[in-house]
Parts: sequence; C-alpha cells; structure tokens
Amino acid sequence: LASLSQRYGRPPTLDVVHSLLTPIWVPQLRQRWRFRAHRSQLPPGPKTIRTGVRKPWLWFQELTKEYGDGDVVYIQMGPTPTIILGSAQAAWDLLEKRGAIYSSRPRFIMGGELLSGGMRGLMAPSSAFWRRWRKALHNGFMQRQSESYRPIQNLESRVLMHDLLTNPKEFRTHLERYAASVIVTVTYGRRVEDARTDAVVRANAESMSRLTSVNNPGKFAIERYPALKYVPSIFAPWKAEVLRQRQKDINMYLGLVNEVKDKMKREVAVDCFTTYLIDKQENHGLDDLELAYAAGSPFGAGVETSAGSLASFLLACVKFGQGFIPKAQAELDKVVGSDRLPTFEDMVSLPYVTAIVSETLRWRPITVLGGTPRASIADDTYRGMFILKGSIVIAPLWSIHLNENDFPDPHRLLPECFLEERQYPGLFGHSAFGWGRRVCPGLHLGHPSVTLNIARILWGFNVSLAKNERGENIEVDMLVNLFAFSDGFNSSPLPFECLITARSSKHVQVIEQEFQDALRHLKNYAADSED
Ligand code: HEM
Repeated sequence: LASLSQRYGRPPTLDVVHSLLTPIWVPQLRQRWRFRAHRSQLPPGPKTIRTGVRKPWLWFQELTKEYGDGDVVYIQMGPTPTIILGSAQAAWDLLEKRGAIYSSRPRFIMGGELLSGGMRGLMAPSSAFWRRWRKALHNGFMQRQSESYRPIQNLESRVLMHDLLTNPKEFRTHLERYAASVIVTVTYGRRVEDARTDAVVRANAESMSRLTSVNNPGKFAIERYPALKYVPSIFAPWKAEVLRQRQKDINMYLGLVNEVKDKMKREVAVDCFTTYLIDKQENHGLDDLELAYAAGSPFGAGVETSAGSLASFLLACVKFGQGFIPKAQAELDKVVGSDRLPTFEDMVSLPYVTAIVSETLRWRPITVLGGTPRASIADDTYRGMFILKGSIVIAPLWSIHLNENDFPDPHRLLPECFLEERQYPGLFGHSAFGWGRRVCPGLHLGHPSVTLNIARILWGFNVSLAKNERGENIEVDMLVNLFAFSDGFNSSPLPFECLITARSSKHVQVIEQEFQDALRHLKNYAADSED
C-alpha cells in the first residue's frame, strides 16, 4: 500500500472507506468552525452571490473593484470558500511566491476523476502523479527543447501567410489550422492540412467536448456529494455513461501513441514529444495510459490559446490598427526589408513588434480565468487576511490585465506601455502564462508562435475594417466587442469580419515563394508520408 500510495497518491480503497465512513457534514463542520474562528479576518466580499453567470470573469472584475481595493475578495460559492485575486501583485505573492500552498487543484469529480480517471495532469491535485506528468511536459517543452520545434512553426507560418493571402475571409479557419498543425506535428510527428477533416483533430476535439460537457459547476450533484462516486454503475446510468465516454478517450489516446510506436518500429517516426515520452518512459515513471494522456495534454491546452490570441490580434488591428500598424511596418521595413519574411532571429531587433505581442496577450487574455482554479492546501494569512485551507483560488486574468492600477487605459491596445520602464510583478510585464508551479509549460512554444505570426502579418498585410456590398465600413463597436468573446473556460473573439490585403506585389511574391519552399519541406510531416 505504501509504495502504491507513493506512486498513485492515496489508494482508492482508502478513498472509498474515507468517503463512506466520513459523513459529508464532518469536513464541512470542521471548516465551518475554522471559518467562524477567523471570521473577522476573512477577505472582504459580497453577502450574496450570483448564480448562472455565463461570463463569471466579468462578475469577478466587478467584485474585485468593489471590495478589497481590487486585490483579494472572498465569496462563498456552495460549501467551499472561494478567493478571487484581482491584482497582479496578489497573484504573484500567493501563486508564485507561496506556490507550496497554492498549487493544488480542487476536486473535479465528474471531469477529472470519473471521466479522466485522474489521468489529466491539468486537473490533478499536487501529487506524485502530477509531479511526474509536469516533469514530462516541462522536459518536452522547456526552452531548449521548444527551440527544436521552431522549423515546424516557421514552415507552418509560411503556409498561414499564404492562406491569408489567397483566402483572407476564412482567416479564423487558417489560424486554427496553423495552431492545430503545430501542436499535432510537435506531439505526434504528422501535420494537419485541413483542421475540419483531420482525424486526429476531430478525435481530440470530441474528447475536449466530452470534457467540457461534464465540467460544468453546479450541474452534477456528485460535485457536492462526492460519495456518490462509489454508487455502482448499474444503479447510476449517468455514471455508466461517463465511464463509457472515458473508454472512448482511452482508446483515442492509446491509439495515437500506438501509431507512433508502430512508426518507431518501422524506423519512419519523426522526432516529436511522443517519441521523446516513449524513449524516456521509464525515467519519467509513466505507465502506458499516463503516457498517452500526457501526450494528449498539449492539444487541449495549446490550440485554442494560440489561435485565439492571434484572432484577438486581428481584432485589435481592426479597432486600433491605425495607431500601431504604420509604426510596426516602419520598423519591419527597416530591419527586414521586403525581400524575405521576418524570422525568429529578427525578433531581438523588433522591439515595437514585440511590444504589440505583449500588449495583445495583455489586452484580451484567452485564459480569462487565469487557467484552471487552484486549491490551497494549508491555512494562510495574507496582508492580515485569513485564507482557509481548502479554498478555491481563482486569479482571473480579465481582472488582473484590466486593472487600472497597472494599465491606466486597459481597454485600449497601447504597445508603448511595454516599451517604458514599468514596475510589474512578473517576468514579462504581463501574466498571460500564469504563475509558479503551474505556469504554462507550453510557454516556449506558444509565445514564439504568436510572436512570429504577428510579425509576419504586420510585415505582409494591411488589416482594417471590412466593407459591406455598398462599400461602407462594417464597424467593430467597442462596447459590443468588449463582450463579443465566447463563454466557457477560455474566451476568444466571436466571429467578426475584417479586411486583410497584401501590402504590395513584392510582398505577394515573397509569400508565394516562401510557401512553395515550405511545402517541399513539409512533405516529411505529411499525415501519410511514413511509408
Ligand atoms: C499563447 C498561447 C498560450 C497561452 C496564453 C497559455 C496560457 C496558459 C495559462 C494562463 C495557464 C495556467 C497557468 C496557471 O495556472 O498559473 C496555462 C496552463 C497550461 N498550458 Fe498554456 N498557454 C498557451 C499555450 C500553450 C501550449 C502551446 C501548450 C502546449 C504544451 C500549453 C500547455 C499548458 C498546460 C499543459 C497547462 C497546465 C499546467 C498545469 O496545470 O500544471 N499551453 N497556459
């Protein structure tokens, strides 16, 4: 039991016994008692809560403005205390500096435990399993390793520029294809030519929608009464159904890894994250299923975030482009000229373009809630406020990145603020990739993707308001667009129109040439090239 528990965390049998023997109200009573003892020290917060909020980050922002000087707010949602952090400083102090306390996760009984069997590291609490998963992700995507994926990003980005040139109206589809193809190539060693029909993309998208359909706070009684988890499936059709869904995920993830194993045997596999995991399986101590889920992690976390950030950039161009596009193009013309596309190596000489990237990630963060909620594993006191052990801790980037103390005109896209000396608690002057032990492990893949494509779009295209049949501008209203972002865990721009046109015939020629060259190299990664 001791070695099992070391490998897998608390043994499930003890979990069952604990859940069945401990009446549901005992931990709640304990927490209630500690809550009463420290009542006067709790962070400020509202007496009543809202339910059924579709965009909770907008409500959290109201709360952090109204209470606690925009810093720390306490709300009681259901039985669990919830802490909302509304400033970069509070998020840095707790999630980064006190990471030992604030890096676990609350229980996701339907999504994390029943549907995923505890295999999704993103939803796993701090445990031996999570550390092994995290190390594998870290090694696969740390800076040096991610630099080896840059040729793929470069080639796919040339395809993206060509797609924007030849079919600009479908820009969203092109961004999604780009992001999916980079992730699938880096993960499984084969590219995506059409994201709408590609088998790997479709299988992963189905798996993601299975997850989002059960990850719905308040929808399932089991989240409030965890002992229901142990009701035999024969008496609980909902449980039988979720276990059937789990089997589909298992088949998909194992199937994808088995394909790579098969190619490795035939010596036709391209080096990728999965070949790395297979080679180092023993070192990471992952069993076959853990390995298969770990290989699937980048898809869920990396596609929407990268494509959504680029869509936000195009929206920003339509709204504020006149203020920043000419300056960026002047810089690009000086540093790059018009005979070639910008490259990763150019970025150090492009401070204004780099500032646009940072400001885009700040202006409309896709991970509006700051990633998956954390759970605190010990009682803590922060600036005299008491934070109960077991609290859910949310650091919504919507509140943090639009906090007027750090960004005085937060709804405008102003790259200049990333060119000046500025105090900010974090490494990049923004918090778009999170904090501490849970910081985005795909940062060195995602950030260069966004940067290279923003630079190339600015280099090759003018982006402005679309026109209707009468030649009139189709306005993008600021008020509408403040909210014209999707609901859900992440939030990206809802469909909008924009006009993307090449800057000159010379730029067209370069994009065409670089695209043809890219196609030649990309043949090595074609989905059916292994034979
Ligand atoms: C522009 C692109 C991206 C943005 C803005 C972004 C942002 C984030 C944020 C804010 C978090 C939560 C961090 C926290 O809780 O403190 C996160 C977590 C995560 N990201 Fe990214 N991400 C991006 C791209 C990627 C890519 C390309 C990958 C692929 C490897 C990836 C993999 C992950 C994973 C696996 C986690 C969960 C980490 C954990 O729970 O320990 N992300 N990301």
